[in-house]
Amino acid sequence: MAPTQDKHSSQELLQAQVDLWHHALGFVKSMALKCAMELQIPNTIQNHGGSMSPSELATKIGLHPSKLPRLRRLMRVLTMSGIFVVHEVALPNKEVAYGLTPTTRLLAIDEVRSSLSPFLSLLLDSTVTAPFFAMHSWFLDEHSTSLFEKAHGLNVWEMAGQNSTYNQLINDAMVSDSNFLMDIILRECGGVFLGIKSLIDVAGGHGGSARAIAKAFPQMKCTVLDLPHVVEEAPTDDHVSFISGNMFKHIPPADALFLKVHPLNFSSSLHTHTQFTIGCHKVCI
Ligand SMILES: C[S@@+](CC[C@H](N)C(=O)[O-])C[C@H]1O[C@@H](n2cnc3c(N)ncnc32)[C@H](O)[C@@H]1O
Repeated sequence: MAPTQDKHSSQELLQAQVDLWHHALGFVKSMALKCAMELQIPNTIQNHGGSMSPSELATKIGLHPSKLPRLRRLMRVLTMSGIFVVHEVALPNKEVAYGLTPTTRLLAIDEVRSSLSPFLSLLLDSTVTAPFFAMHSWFLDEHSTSLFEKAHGLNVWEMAGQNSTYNQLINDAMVSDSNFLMDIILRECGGVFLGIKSLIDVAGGHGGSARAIAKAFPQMKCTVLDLPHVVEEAPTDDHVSFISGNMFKHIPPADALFLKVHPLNFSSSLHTHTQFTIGCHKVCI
């Protein structure tokens, strides 16, 4: 027989209620992070030497003094989640000081490493978050493909093709992710590129990855293949060439294909994979 509510102590029931609240309010963490990025908090703390009191921060980001208690609450959410850290320094007015963590350093603009904030801006954009409000109806609709398409009536790439602001948001996000990851990939397993004379970065966006490979291997001919609306907006580059096309229809011949994708972005349908595999077989000569 299933256990009844009576079998649980009051303590257990109250803990269960807290767990439900934590779960239901989980979105506050991601929205607090979005807000901190939009208020430029990571950059502001970094430019101030890596540590700032709430009132210094409020002044620097242009908040009205009445918002100071709310700023403290925002920062409490973010310090509890490990996004920022609190330095218990004895400032004259007994204020704490906020500092960056390895996580927030990835969001601040750095001379050495590129910031991941364009990628986070895409993840936290309403085009990505809003479809989750209708997840139940996606489950109930046996014909719907992706959650994104169910909500917007278009897939991600069709939407980027129709909306230039969204196109820019995606392309900037991908470049920031590639700049970050390629640094690590080339350091950890750059050897896999040795001896390759020509490479196509398939669905390579604005060429963040191809640029990094071309810089590390200047003898290699690096080409990016992507959809026309992406290639049209790509910045020109002396070391990387761009071709517009559909990877499911034709991929030009090359020694190697490079494909870096995100699980969010491509449909996992068998049709998609089959089409791409056929394309690859035609290229690998
Ligand atoms: C997740 S992004 C990855 C971009 C790049 N590889 C990177 O990691 O920075 C996926 C890319 O696939 C491109 N794409 C989608 N469908 C495509 C197709 N049928 N042919 C060529 N490119 C396509 C999109 O325009 C987008 O630039």
